[in-house]
Amino acid sequence: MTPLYLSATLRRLEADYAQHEPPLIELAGKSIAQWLLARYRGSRFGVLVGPGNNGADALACARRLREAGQALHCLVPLARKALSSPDAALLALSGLQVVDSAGLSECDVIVDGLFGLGLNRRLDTSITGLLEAIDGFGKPIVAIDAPSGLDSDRGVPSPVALHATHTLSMLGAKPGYYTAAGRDYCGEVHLIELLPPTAARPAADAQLIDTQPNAPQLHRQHVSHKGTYGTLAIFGGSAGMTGAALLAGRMAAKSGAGKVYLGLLDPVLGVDVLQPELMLQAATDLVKRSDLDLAAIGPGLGRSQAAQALLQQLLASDLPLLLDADALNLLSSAAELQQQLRTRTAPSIITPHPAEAARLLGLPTNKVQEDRLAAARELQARLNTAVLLKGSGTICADCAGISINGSGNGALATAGQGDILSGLIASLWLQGLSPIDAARLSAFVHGHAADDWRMQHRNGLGLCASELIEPIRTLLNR
Ligand SMILES: NC(=O)C1=CN([C@@H]2O[C@H](COP(=O)(O)OP(=O)(O)OC[C@H]3O[C@@H](n4cnc5c(N)ncnc54)[C@H](OP(=O)(O)O)[C@@H]3O)[C@@H](O)[C@H]2O)[C@@H](O)CC1
Ligand SMILES: [K+]
Repeated sequence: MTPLYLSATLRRLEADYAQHEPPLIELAGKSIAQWLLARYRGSRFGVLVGPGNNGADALACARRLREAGQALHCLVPLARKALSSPDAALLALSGLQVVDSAGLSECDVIVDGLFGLGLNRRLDTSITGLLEAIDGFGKPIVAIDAPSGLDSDRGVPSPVALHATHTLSMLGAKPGYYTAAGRDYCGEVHLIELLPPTAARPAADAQLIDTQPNAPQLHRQHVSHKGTYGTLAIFGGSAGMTGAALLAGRMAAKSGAGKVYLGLLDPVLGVDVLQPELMLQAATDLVKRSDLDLAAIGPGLGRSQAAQALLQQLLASDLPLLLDADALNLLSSAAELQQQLRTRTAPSIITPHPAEAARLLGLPTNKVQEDRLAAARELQARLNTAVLLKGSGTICADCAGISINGSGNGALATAGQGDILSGLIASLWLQGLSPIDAARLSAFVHGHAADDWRMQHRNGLGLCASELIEPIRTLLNR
């Protein structure tokens, strides 16, 4: 796990070290220059210098690059408010200050020090045009602290941002690198600490799940039997959507759930011939069983009256409950179901994608995507439940805090992925993880399996959810 900090928190940290010697900006400039020299020594560097301290980092770096004998051009598109004398002397060197972007297009590497944490409003067209032109050069772009134009708290461009090849993060990693559009803009992220590891730091605002979380509960003892690992009921599978329930059930069986029942709303199948371990029943029969340990409702559920009645029954039960897909859509259209969820005593988790989250919050989907952390936090508080908000940079939230999943890629944007994720979370929760730990581990291994697959499939086309079930099992058993 890597701590993530919002800009307001980093500002407090900066203020605490305002008197640090050498100044943090000098340390930043030195570290950035060292990083650039290690990778691009001998290149012509085009340095974009912004009006604030992101620009100050860029100038401190430019001085170091020049001292190291590197060819250099600077572009200063907005007046700098404060210019230290060494910076002024640097910019006064003949040929250094390039007035338009044409000079920059001749450079081999663009160093982006235009805006970092201090971006505080939408960019106007003079700047958006410049950023688009620079993106169009097709040169490597190394962003200082954040690709200019990207909101580093939320991961949204405002309204455009540079597409960096590398982002060098100063002081601490930011949530916006890893969620919403952040992954598409930041390229490879490198953390430059600036402060010694022993330096006092504020509490993190979120955590990045960048390694597979430990789950000692999943290690099997000799003295155990299938009952030790719980009985799971997955409800869904309306007419035409049996496959969703099968995917969830197969994933649950292949990730260690003791016994898995599928409660189908349209019981067209008596057996899953490819996964005969699953026990298929009519949903109305399964919900009456008294030996269930945990229920998941949603995969292929539909929004019929029968589905609604089933949801109501499960919400009223004392079973731990995972709600996904149409269970969430039913929930969003009935205040009394929301009240039932809020006041349950048994634990629950909801796993919406952004459109489902938006329906639950009564917002357009783009508003959820504009601040995914806030949306997850709001859902958690309003509905008194753990939350996994899907999408690029899946967010896991419970009352103890927020984490962002660092694995996964666009190949996961296919039907059925949500169903296997539901089956996986339910299965790991059933086996003793807390709901939020089950969500974190599930999101990570699901994304990791897709990342492994992507190494062999460059464009990421055609990944079917069912193909990930076995690789996920392998990752869980590593
Ligand atoms: N302080 C330290 O110790 C350390 C600082 N560090 C570095 O400092 C960076 C933060 O510096 P920062 O706070 O000066 O913000 P920055 O990103 O340069 O931008 C502010 C400027 O941009 C302007 N501006 C904003 N939006 C705009 C828009 N849409 N269109 C046009 N202009 C706009 C804004 O204008 P204003 O709102 O004042 O009119 C202001 O002039 C941080 O990311 C890291 O790189 C680290 O190395 C650690 C040590
Ligand atoms: K920048």
